[in-house]
Amino acid sequence: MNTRRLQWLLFAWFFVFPFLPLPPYWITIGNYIGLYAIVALGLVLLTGIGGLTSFGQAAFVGLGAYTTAYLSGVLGVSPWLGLPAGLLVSGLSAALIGSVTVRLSGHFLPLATIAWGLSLYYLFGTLEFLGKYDGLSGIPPLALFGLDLSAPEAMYGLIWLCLGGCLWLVLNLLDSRSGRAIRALASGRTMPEAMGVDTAQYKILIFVLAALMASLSGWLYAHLQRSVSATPFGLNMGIEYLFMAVVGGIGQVWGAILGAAVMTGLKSQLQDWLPRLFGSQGNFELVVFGVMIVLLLLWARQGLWPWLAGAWARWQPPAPLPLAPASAPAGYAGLARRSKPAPGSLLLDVDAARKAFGGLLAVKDMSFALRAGDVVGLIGPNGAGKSTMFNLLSGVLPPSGGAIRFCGERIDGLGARRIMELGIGRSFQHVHLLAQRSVLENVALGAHRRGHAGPLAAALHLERHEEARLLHLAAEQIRRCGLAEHMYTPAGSLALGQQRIVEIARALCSDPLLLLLDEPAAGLRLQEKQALAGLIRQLKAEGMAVLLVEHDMDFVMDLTDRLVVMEFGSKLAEGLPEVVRNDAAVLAAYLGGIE
Ligand SMILES: Nc1ncnc2c1ncn2[C@@H]1O[C@H](COP(=O)(O)OP(=O)(O)OP(=O)(O)O)[C@@H](O)[C@H]1O
Repeated sequence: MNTRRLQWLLFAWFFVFPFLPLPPYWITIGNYIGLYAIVALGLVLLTGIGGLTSFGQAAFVGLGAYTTAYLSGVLGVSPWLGLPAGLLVSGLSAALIGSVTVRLSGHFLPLATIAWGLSLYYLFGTLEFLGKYDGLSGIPPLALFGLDLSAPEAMYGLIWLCLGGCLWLVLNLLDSRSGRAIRALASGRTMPEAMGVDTAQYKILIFVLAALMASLSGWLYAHLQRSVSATPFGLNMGIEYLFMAVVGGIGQVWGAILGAAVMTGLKSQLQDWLPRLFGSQGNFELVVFGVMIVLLLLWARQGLWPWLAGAWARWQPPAPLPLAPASAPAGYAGLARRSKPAPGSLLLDVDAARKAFGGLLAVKDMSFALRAGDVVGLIGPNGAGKSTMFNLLSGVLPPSGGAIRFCGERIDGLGARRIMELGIGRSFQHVHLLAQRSVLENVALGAHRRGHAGPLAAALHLERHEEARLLHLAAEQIRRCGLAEHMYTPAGSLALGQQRIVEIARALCSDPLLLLLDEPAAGLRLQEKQALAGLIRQLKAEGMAVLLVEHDMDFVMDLTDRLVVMEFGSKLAEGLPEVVRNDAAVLAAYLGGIE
């Protein structure tokens, strides 16, 4: 059976639970597992997949809980209105906090989440109308079409339905154009921006989505407990939510349930047993959790879900997700393509470009040009400034001076996304791929700007036609680059040379006019180099221009129309490969030392 179907089948079993002759305590535990799993799921998306660590999620649970508690408990409004109101309050707060917080990177981001988590906690405990630290009570139970949902069994059904809905939305979202962009966030800014992904926008999106899920959990919690106070929304709980996501498997959607179940079950058992063992009351379970997390981080950093999934995969290997359509889907021909420039027309004009890093001039008044169909090699010794030149052309770095024009338009100072949109595709010297994802998904990321469906359409599975077209396009580029047999292989398990080819296929998905290849032949075997040279010749014949940095001189001399040689940031020579090869200055500075 398909792994995804099996997962849903197992999930459906949770709905049988309340009908079994179990003690009511089990239903209570089941309710809390469901509530926590909803928050942990948001953290899987935000922290595990998007790479943004948050300790402050409990505060958004509090926003959802307090909003509905105040509206329904104090103002007497319908509890069902408390849900959209809570989502609105949490969503707006998350958009506001997120727009400031997600700009931070490294350890500053988790520190900031601790800061606003604490602030909101103290706010709940200080505000008079929220009952200060005593909180609010008298929250009415939920009722649906006259059906009273106050019984724990009824709330269980609602909580797990909500969890199922969130899982469905998140899984759909992740299997889409937006999902690929979200997965790319964890690799830093450079690669996703070069693929046309607006990283700031997607970071705020997952921040808001995680807050909305936390808020939903808060709404359910308030109507289950019928009273709220600040304590369950403090930093302690924020850390526990993160533990749950880590224990389940931080990047694993289904791991959220596993983590919440293990932590909740363990906590209730430890709270029972440890005081008996030590003969006194206290929060001993937190000490055990602390030790457990350290051991987990030492020995099973990926959490429990991958371990379970691995065991299952040994029994039945999972079918790859997503799959490329077998034939061109309807409307595929309509995927926008650029109009091609006339052969030989001027594409790229670099005029006295420079880049200074403090006192170091890494690129010093470099000038050269590329025409449609040109294959030009940018060569030079280590540290000559070639990668910096690439970064200026692709918008990763802003130039300190000079002018760069592409198709007649000034592009110096434009961001990587805009430059990519104009038709410059690139690969990286140090491969930037999503190692755990299939080659198909990695390559499809390059087609990000050729799709338009937003995250809502993706979460609701309404963009399947566009998605099929993007995947078909990616599959075509993979076949074109000779990697068809690796279409569904995780990119990280390919040889380094093949990973470089995956990057080229990804760049081709954006339908570029100019391709910047940074050391594409490094790590390739002879046959693979010949295949790559064949591909570049084919691209040239199609009118694409290629600028490549490469240290393999046989490869470069065979393939290029012209060479530009850099040394200490400046242009040392430019001309036909056979002329440059014999240039005395080039021989002295570079080629003399190359085998
Ligand atoms: N972000 C940066 N900050 C400071 N200095 C930098 C930065 N990036 C590059 N440099 C410096 O600029 C110079 C040119 O580096 P660059 O990586 O462009 O050379 P390269 O020709 O690509 O070398 P290689 O062939 O080894 O990749 C080097 O002295 C390098 O240390």
